[in-house]
Amino acid sequence: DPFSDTWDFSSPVISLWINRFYIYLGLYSNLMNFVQLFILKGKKSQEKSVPKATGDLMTNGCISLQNKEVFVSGVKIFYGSQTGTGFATSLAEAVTSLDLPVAVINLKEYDPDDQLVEEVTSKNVCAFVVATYTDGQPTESAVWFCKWLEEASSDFRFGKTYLKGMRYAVFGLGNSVYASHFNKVGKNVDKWLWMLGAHRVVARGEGDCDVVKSKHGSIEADFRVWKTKFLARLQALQKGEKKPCDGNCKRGQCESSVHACTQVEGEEEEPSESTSEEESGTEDHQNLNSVVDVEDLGKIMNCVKKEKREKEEQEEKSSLVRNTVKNEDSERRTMITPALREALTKQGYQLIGSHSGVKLCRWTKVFILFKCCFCFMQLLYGSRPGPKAGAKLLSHPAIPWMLVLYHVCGLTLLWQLCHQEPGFR
Ligand SMILES: Cc1cc2nc3c(=O)[nH]c(=O)nc-3n(C[C@H](O)[C@H](O)[C@H](O)COP(=O)(O)O)c2cc1C
Repeated sequence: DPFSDTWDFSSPVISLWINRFYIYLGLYSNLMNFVQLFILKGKKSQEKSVPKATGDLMTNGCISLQNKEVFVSGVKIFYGSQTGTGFATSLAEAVTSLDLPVAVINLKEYDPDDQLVEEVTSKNVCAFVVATYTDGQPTESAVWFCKWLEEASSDFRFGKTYLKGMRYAVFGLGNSVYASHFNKVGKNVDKWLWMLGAHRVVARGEGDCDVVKSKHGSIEADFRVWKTKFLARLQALQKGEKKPCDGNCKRGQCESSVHACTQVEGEEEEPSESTSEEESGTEDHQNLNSVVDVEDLGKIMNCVKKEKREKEEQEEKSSLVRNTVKNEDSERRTMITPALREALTKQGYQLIGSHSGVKLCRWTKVFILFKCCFCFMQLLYGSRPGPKAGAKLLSHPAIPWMLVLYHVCGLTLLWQLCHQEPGFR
């Protein structure tokens, strides 16, 4: 029989049966790989979706409210402080009294590169409580956040609408004794967020440690006043009110704050508190992309020009100090800024020149892993096992060890992917 040589089914079947233990072992290990993978992925996505899930239930924690539109799903309080979380915690307690979920986040543990853009759609309100230190620098914990924000705000790739939809408020901690750098970090964070298109829901608060000059007598009093305004605004936002101003205010009063690129709490007239917060009504400069009242164009342009002038002045100063001889290379606009370079390298990208980065996609890695598994199985069991080859190969004493080694390698790779590969999270 010409087929008996090549298609003797009994022999491979018997050898498979004899070596069934290894087959079970292989299948079991692969099954475990899958189970581990899905458990880990499930855990991660659950962690990420917690704020969203609570967001659906929030207002008073009742499921029946799910159909009701939620205007504020929660408040995130970010702090960059050296001496503690006092103000942030106090704000959190006050927000909790409004039945809103609140998260207090140390800026040290926050990566704006990955996470900030989530706030565009999250319906959260983000409050920033940031201190200023020597020469107008942020605390060590907020250095990366500020650096990232500064670069992003002037990076053409992010654009003026990168954070459009995000709602924020800033309270700066400082001391007016340091006149030239008073509350500089708060001012900058406020400005950079605004430049990226985020909506300021309430005017920036300036806490002043100098009891003589402090507007309300102490930094604590400054904070209390700002907190009250913030909470009032939050309540209005919760109700879905976009513009607390009833429309009877003088035209121009509202607008002045609406379009302000930086606005400090005390700058508005007392009765126009509503107007100060009007910008939450949300027509900031980002609306340049939509419909802009021609009357407002002048103000917007002034603001943009002011920003540009300030930046140019800053750049001029720093370049004078650094070097008088201009380096041609530094003048060239690099696509990968230092902050971006750091972030991309952290994420495992291989950078090419000053313009690109490449990374093996996680699915390719998983595919390679399973392809290896498939090839190995083919090698072991044969895709069309001949009468003797399969049995001979399978009965080799090294086979069980190879199998164990293979699965250990597979599991190690999987573990690496899940724990060390940032993109896999
Ligand atoms: C060494 C030092 C330098 C400071 N430099 C500034 C400054 O340049 N501008 C400013 O507004 N405040 C400055 N401050 C005041 C702090 O911002 C202020 O004390 C603030 O409350 C600190 O907040 P924290 O204790 O939460 O970190 C400085 C304080 C210290 C101790």
